[in-house]
Amino acid sequence: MAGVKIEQLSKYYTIHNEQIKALAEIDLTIPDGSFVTLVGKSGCGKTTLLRLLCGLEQPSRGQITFLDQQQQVVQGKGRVSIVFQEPRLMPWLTVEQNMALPLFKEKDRRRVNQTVTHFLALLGLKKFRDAYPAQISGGMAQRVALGRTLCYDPDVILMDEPLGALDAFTRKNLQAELVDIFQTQKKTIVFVTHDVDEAVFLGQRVVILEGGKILEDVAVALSYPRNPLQQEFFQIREKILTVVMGEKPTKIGGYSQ
Ligand SMILES: Nc1ncnc2c1ncn2[C@@H]1O[C@H](COP(=O)(O)OP(=O)(O)OP(=O)(O)O)[C@@H](O)[C@H]1O
Repeated sequence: MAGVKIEQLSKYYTIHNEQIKALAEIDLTIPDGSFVTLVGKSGCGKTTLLRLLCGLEQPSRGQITFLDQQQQVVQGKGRVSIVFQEPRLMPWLTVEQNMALPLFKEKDRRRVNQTVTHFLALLGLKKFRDAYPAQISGGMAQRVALGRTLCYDPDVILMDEPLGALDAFTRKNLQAELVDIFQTQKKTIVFVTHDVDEAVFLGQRVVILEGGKILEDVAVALSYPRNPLQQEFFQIREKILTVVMGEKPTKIGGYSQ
């Protein structure tokens, strides 16, 4: 298990001699076993932050430290895994083989089989064990991608709009499954979404980014599973929308936000 401490993190890109500040001096602590969602307008730096967290990019400035449960620094990089918007499965491998990919170095094949079987059951994929990616639906494929990540058993799971390409019903089901997985697996999750409802449904905190900076860090003190029709849910959602849209607070449900 691990949490993440981000200090004064900046990432600059240069395009045609013009410097773009994708992230500017971000400070953020994500405790071990917590679920943080990141929202913000397109281009605000959400994906850049995930790419830095999983080491696909190097910071221009600042640092990222992984901390264990005792708040001690984890040497090197923590075990981090990322789930993208599209499942990125190997088309020539079955569902089972795709999920087992991160365990290719494991010599004990019985253990591999047990682990994969466990997550196939957890994600409702047992019947599709021997299917190829072309033979399953988009929602199932995204479950396989999540299963592959869970087989790797990372400390920190990063998710970059993993449900963005799915229809509304599949998306709702997978949101509920994610909450279950978070509660049972106790992973640290950082989840990027454009959907404020999804952010409030899932996250214990919703971090709002704008122009590479943190605009606000909103606590979602609601127990799981959450009901989007509940007044408190609605209030938090409206507060976030107000911050993202840069509008003055509106009167909602009879009282000001
Ligand atoms: N490899 C790159 N080279 C140059 N500029 C980049 C690169 N990656 C990102 N950027 C720039 O950094 C800024 C932040 O991009 P990023 O992809 O992190 O935004 P985002 O919030 O994830 O956007 P979206 O919601 O549209 O996916 C943007 O201005 C983008 O153009």
